[in-house]
Amino acid sequence: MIKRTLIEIQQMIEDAELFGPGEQRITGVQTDSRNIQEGCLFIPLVGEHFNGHDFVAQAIEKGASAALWQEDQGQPPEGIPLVRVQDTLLALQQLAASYRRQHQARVIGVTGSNGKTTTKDLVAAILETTYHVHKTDGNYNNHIGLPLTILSMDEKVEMAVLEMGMSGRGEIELLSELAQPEAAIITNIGEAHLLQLGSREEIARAKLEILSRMKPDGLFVFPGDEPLIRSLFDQEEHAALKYISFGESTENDLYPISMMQEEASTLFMLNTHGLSAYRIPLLGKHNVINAIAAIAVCKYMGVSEKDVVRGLKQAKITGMRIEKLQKESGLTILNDCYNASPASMKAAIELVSEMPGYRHKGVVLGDMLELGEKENEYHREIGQILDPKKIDWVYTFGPLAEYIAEEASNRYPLEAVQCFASKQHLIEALQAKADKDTIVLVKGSRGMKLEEVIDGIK
Ligand SMILES: CC(=O)N[C@H]1[C@@H](OP(=O)(O)OP(=O)(O)OC[C@H]2O[C@@H](n3ccc(=O)[nH]c3=O)[C@H](O)[C@@H]2O)O[C@H](CO)[C@@H](O)[C@@H]1O[C@H](C)C(=O)N[C@@H](C)C(=O)N[C@H](CCC(=O)N[C@@H](CCC[C@@H](N)C(=O)O)C(=O)O)C(=O)O
Ligand SMILES: Nc1ncnc2c1ncn2[C@@H]1O[C@H](COP(=O)(O)OP(=O)(O)OP(=O)(O)O)[C@@H](O)[C@H]1O
Ligand SMILES: C[C@@H](N)C(=O)N[C@H](C)C(=O)O
Repeated sequence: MIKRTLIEIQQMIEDAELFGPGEQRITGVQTDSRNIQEGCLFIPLVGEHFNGHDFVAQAIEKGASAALWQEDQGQPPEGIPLVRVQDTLLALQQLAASYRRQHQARVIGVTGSNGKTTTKDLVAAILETTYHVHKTDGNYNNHIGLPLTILSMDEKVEMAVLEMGMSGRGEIELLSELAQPEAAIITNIGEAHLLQLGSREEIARAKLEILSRMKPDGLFVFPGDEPLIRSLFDQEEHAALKYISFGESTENDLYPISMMQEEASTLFMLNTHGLSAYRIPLLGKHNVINAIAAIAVCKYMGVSEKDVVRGLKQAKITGMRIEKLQKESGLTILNDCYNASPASMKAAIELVSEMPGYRHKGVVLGDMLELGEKENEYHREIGQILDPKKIDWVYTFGPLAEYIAEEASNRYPLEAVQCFASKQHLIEALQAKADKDTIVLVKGSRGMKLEEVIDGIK
């Protein structure tokens, strides 16, 4: 993490004024007074529910060495080493941008509608076989999370894998400006955040912003089966870039030539890497495609074939992404409830539909949020792909998911499709189905918090 004196911090932020001993040493930054590390710089942010400035004194009492203070926030507490700034969020971002430029790490940016976190974890796992790696913690991928991730990077880090999220135009450009990636991955163009972007084309344009502040002769790894990327990617503007396409079709530079689903992992081979067989501790064809993007970047970064195989095999993936759980009742749960949009919902349903070894299969599907005016249609489309020959019963949670149920009811027996508005009732219904021969997929948008249902099942 960042280690500087207070005067150095002041010099890294535009129009900042120092009040206190310039030689005061700072180790790391923190924006939450409830989680202070000794010697850190507390950065108070004005948020939706709290104003961080109300907690500056508390942060110092808990061990912070100094704090930033936003100039429009009245008088700061007396006797506290401070750097006064125009805007603390902007200051956080400027500090991160400056620290990144002073740092020798090579940066890989990962964006896309689905698979950012998973792909980030896979890239990091491969690179860790060879380099000192720093990566985004969980899903810290926005205008606050990414700068915090950069500032938590140790001086010795050689490779930084940074997840870049967005729900509006210009957001990825900002993150790319801060991160200045040498390599960039766009995982896919789905429908996530259609509400704010309005169309998949606009989503693609937003993701392509990652190229705007890249190293000019860096590497761009993109989904070759997505026509929007090929049509919107201006090769003249990025003439020095190297790029690799990946995906399922043989039109890509990299594609799988074989895939085998195992109990809790997937084995696959690639078209260009000889006889190497890769194993990922993940299920689903979509995760093989994510892994192929990760392989492309890591080979570019000089990781040997042997270490690519080893890194993938030992990857540790952030939870709630097709995470397989066993309950004491014997029930198997595919916990895919971190988030959901049509592309990820379809991928998960395809996976559980084809999963061997279970006599009974069910799905618990929650609302998919932020999809805009066609949200009902997108939920109906999910109901239309549910096949009673492959999935025995369908439970839904939330008002939008009722459209899934409505469509499924056209092909399912009456009692096989149920809508729930209460998590407790849903837990009870699932408990009644729980046995060792049953697997159930649980998936919904982050706002549905379906992990509360999973946690309620014995
Ligand atoms: C600012 C912040 O970090 N807030 C977090 C806080 O929220 P809460 O409502 O409790 O507080 P406020 O924001 O009002 O508080 C302001 C500050 O005051 C601090 N504070 C508060 C109380 C106190 O006693 N002491 C204090 O010091 C407080 O810490 C604030 O700094 O807590 C919530 C619960 O833990 C957090 O969820 C909330 O975090 C916000 C949402 C955030 O943006 N966090 C980032 C670090 C982050 O990266 N979060 C990711 C999710 C990112 C995400 O949604 N990505 C999108 C794509 C990008 C969309 C973009 N447009 C956007 O808006 O994000 C995606 O689809 O992936 C994560 O947590 O996973
Ligand atoms: N390439 C893909 N295509 C479709 N769905 C995918 C793909 N990769 C992952 N998913 C699914 O998308 C969901 C989110 O995965 P992950 O968290 O890795 O993506 P993310 O882009 O970080 O998501 P978010 O934007 O919500 O943070 C999971 O259900 C996962 O199974
Ligand atoms: C966390 C936010 N960026 C997000 O992914 N929203 C989803 C759609 C949700 O709120 O569930």
